[in-house]
Amino acid sequence: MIEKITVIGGYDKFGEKEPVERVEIKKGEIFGVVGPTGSGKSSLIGDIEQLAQMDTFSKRKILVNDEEPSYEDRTNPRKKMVAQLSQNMNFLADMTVGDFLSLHAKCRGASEKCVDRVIELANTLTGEPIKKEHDLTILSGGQSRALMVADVAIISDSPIVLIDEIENAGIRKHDALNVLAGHGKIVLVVTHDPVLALMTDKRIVMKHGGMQKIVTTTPQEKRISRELNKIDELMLSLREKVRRGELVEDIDLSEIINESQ
Ligand SMILES: Nc1ncnc2c1ncn2[C@@H]1O[C@H](COP(=O)(O)OP(=O)(O)OP(=O)(O)O)[C@@H](O)[C@H]1O
Repeated sequence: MIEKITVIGGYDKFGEKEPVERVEIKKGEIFGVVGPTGSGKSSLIGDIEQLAQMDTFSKRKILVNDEEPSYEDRTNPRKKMVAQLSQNMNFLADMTVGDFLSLHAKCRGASEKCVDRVIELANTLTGEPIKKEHDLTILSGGQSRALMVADVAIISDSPIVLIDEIENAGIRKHDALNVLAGHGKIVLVVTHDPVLALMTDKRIVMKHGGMQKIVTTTPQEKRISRELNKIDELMLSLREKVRRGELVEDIDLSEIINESQ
């Protein structure tokens, strides 16, 4: 059972020791990874994905429950501690959603009953309905991402989930993160999106390839995140209307606009 992971700091792009020497992330916690383009966000996520042991260019070391993971833990795909979701992931298999999920459940030793639960959960995360008999290859970006999140939450029991920018995916981001963290997972999300960044517990700020500082999300920020999420939900529903060819006339944005001025 993974209770926590620890990232022991290494060196930034200039070979300087990174300012943050140690980060602990516990089960059920959500951490953000923020910073400008090229600041090393994906590399940090990559170090965690590989459970690096001072063997990547950053020389970071990842501990699991305060211990170095064994070679077996790092290399055996059946032990898969880490699941990763990213923007440019897509399903390549030519099969239906239902067949894919039952196959995956079988591989993971999970019950067939999971299939309906995964589809049900995925449907709460996207406005475009996903059906068992849909072909995987016709799913939209939003549907694919929703299905991956639900699959990771229910079937893949990887205790560590790394998410690399899901912002443009057209899913309920707030709900997606809650779904993952709620299943007692350790979640790290790389994001430029304030809705996501402000709903995390803490965020690691990256600069020049190093972990610069850790910011703890304030209650005020969490409130702002919930409000931003309402705007996000509105955008999602408008997106659906536009998609269906409907007119978007019966909506009054003046309240939101006036409030924010
Ligand atoms: N600690 C480090 N030491 C040496 N090189 C590094 C380090 N961290 C990152 N880099 C290098 O810097 C470049 C940018 O890093 P990375 O892609 O992780 O940034 P990013 O913040 O994810 O960027 P983007 O927002 O564009 O995705 C990469 O080529 C990476 O190999």
